[in-house]
Amino acid sequence: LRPNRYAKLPPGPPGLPLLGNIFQLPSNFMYLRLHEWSKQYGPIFSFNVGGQSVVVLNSAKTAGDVLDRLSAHSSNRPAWIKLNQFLSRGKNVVGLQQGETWRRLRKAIHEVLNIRNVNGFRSMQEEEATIMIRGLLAYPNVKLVKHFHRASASIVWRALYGGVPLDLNGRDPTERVEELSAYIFRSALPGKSLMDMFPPFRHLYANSKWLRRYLDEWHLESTDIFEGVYHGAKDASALGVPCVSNNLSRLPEEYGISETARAWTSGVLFSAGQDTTATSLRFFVLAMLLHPEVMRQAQAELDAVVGDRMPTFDGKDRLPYISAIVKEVARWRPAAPAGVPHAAADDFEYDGYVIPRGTWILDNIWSQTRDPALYDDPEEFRPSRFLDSEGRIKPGAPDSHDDWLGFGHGRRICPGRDLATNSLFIAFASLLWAFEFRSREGELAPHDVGLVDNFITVQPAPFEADLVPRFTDLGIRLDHAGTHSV
Ligand code: HEM
Repeated sequence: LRPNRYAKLPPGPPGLPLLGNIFQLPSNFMYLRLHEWSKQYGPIFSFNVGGQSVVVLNSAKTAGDVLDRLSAHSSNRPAWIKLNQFLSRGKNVVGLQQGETWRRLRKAIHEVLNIRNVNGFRSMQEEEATIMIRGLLAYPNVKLVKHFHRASASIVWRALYGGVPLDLNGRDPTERVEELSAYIFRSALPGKSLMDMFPPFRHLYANSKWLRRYLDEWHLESTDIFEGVYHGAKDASALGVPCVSNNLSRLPEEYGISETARAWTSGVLFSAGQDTTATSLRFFVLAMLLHPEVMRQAQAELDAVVGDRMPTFDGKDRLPYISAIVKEVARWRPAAPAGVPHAAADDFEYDGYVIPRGTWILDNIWSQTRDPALYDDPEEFRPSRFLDSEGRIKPGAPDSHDDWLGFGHGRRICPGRDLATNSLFIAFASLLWAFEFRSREGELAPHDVGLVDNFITVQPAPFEADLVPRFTDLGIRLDHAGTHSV
């Protein structure tokens, strides 16, 4: 980044010459330090990592101003040399710089995952919820995280590639993709990649096969997996809608987007979509263990609306409390608490500041979802905050994105958000309908469950709970919901 003598960045924590605030950034859970700083420096501040300026947006209002209303200036991604040049070699839609290729890929993704079209995936999501409940019933000794992993991976997988449900006990083709994506997530955060901070390292890596052997292997293995599944994608027309891979394959040749880049796009969508959805499922169970009164109220709503039949999307409008739980899980424990970094596309002004091109812009979702202007007692898990006096979902406050701040902002806003919120709605409704959640004897108390930092996502460490069937004939009732195997 060239020094910009006109830059006038918002004030923030003082740092060292040249190195800036690098030693003040913890190696894990960066969002907690950002939150502390936001209390001291207010709704917008900046810090510096080895010469790289980073602006942080801590309130729904500043995020709305900068990332939504000034989105033409704030929707780029950081240069991310390690991620873009060495690991993905320019084929990662999350890391692509704003430009024609990124726009075309986003459009092709949006055509499949837009709010109207994702309704075509609803019957598949209902089927996946039934498979999850059946699996929990049949295999109580398989870890909860594995059941959640299967369900979220299978939904995203089928929306991207078509095909049949993933098997709980079979070979899991998604596990390796996740291991590979954990590595790339790390390099997307400030201060985590040496070659991004110190240019001489780039030249060293570029010129030494030996130094970059892991990065090269990472790229080749990812490409191999992504191409394999992309070319094997089944037409999801059985679901009534094409899957994302089919739509990508229809992009006109003259766009110059190679087959490998198309395969990479689906692969990257998988890694962006699976982990986030599974994380929200884990936080949901924790919330239910911590707040049995919420679980009981939700079950009373389900009993009144769907009774002894498995919930479906048809009842969604009559299940506002379940919808409020989905919103509250996404607010209380956002799966990606510091968002995904944006970057300034050019020099621009905001509120008397001048933010130069290339500045990283962090969408501090954690602080925004604790913004007292929007949410009183923000640490409390209270789904009723989203309901009016008649028990209906209230319109969201200004700049709250209808109370979905967890999906980011502006032109980079999560393209999978409607698929994800539908997955969470039907999964939460089905789990609450089928089971009473109880802390397991000898397990950690729910408030003692630790956190795991996956660098973009932060999730609860694996924990166990007893899921006690609410109906003695649950298995038979599931049969009425369809004939699904685990
Ligand atoms: C609970 C589930 C999910 C959460 C909390 C979540 C959250 C986010 C967030 C915070 C961002 C960054 C937005 C920004 O830069 O402003 C993002 C981006 C993205 N998400 Fe999601 N996401 C979820 C599910 C999904 C799913 C299911 C998919 C795909 C099937 C997906 C695909 C993507 C992609 C491709 C991007 C990058 C967009 C771009 O750079 O243009 N996400 N997501």
